Amino acid sequence: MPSLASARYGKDNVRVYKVQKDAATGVQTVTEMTVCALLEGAIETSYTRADNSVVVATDSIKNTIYITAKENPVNPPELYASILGQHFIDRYAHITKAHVKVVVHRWTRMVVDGAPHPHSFFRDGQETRNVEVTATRGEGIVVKSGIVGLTVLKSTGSAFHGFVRDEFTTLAETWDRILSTDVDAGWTWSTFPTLDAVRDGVDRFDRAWEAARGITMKTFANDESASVQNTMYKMCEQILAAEPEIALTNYSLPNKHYFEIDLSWHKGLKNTGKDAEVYAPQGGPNGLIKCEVSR
Ligand SMILES: O=c1[nH]c(=O)c2[nH]c(=O)[nH]c2[nH]1
Repeated sequence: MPSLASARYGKDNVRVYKVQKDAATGVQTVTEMTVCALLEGAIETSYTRADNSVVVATDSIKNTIYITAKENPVNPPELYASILGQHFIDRYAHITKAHVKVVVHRWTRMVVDGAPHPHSFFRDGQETRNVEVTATRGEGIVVKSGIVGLTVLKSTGSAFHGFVRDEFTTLAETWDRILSTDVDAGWTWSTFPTLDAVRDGVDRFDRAWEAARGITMKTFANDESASVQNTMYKMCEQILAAEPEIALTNYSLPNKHYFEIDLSWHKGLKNTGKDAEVYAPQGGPNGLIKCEVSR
C-alpha cells in the first residue's frame, strides 16, 4: 500500500521588483528578486483524496509574495524571506513549515559624469545574493545566506602537485596554473527562535554578505593555492571568524580548466610550461569541489 512519504508545494520563479523613492532627494533605490515559496503541513489529503480544502492555491501564495513585498522591507533578503515564511505558518493552522528562497539580482547604480546617478542602474555580472529560509511552527527560523555565480580567475598563484599517482593518472603536476571558478558560497545562521530574533541586529546579514564576498575575493587572489580544497577551507575559516552567529559555512566550486596548447608543431612555437600564453578554456568536464565547515 503506497503512502505519501513527503510533500511540499507552492509558487516558484515569482519575479519581484521594488523601488524605494526618497522624496526629499529624488534618489531611487531598486531591488529585483526571484522568489520561491513552498508549504508543508497537513496537506496529505490533497494528494491522496483530491481534497482541495487544505490547499492554499499557489496563485494565492504568489499574491502573498507581492503583498509582503509591498508592506515590508525587501532588504535585507534574509528579513523579507523570514517575514514571508512566518506569515504562512501564522496564517494557516494546518501549515507547519514554509520554505522561502530569494535570489537577488544585481542592479548597481551607474556613475555618470563622476556622480552616482539617482535612478539608473546596470547589471554588473550574473552573481546573485541568495537566501533560503525555513520557518517551522515551534522550531524557529533557519536562515541560510549565500553568493552564487561570482566568476573569478587568477592567472598565476595556483599549484597542484603531490596527488595520487597510479595507473589511472595522466595529469602532470604543476607549480603554476590558471585557477578559475564560479563561486557558490553559503553560510548558515544559528537557528533564530522567533521572527523578532531575526529582526534584532538585522544589520548582521548585510555585514556577513560583505565580509563573505570580501573574504572570498581576497583569499582567492592572495592565497598561494595548493588546491581548490585548501583555498576554500581557508575561506570558510575566515567567514566563521567574522560572524559569531554563523554556525556553518560551505562552498561548492567548479574547477574550470584551462588547458595548455602545444604549438611546437608550427615553426617550433614555444607555448607550454613557462612559455605558455595561449590556452584553451574548457567547457566540461570540470572538477567540482565542495565542503562544509562548522565550528
Ligand atoms: O585543486 C584541485 N583539486 C583537485 O582535486 C584536482 N584534481 C585535478 O585533476 N585537478 C585538481 N585541482
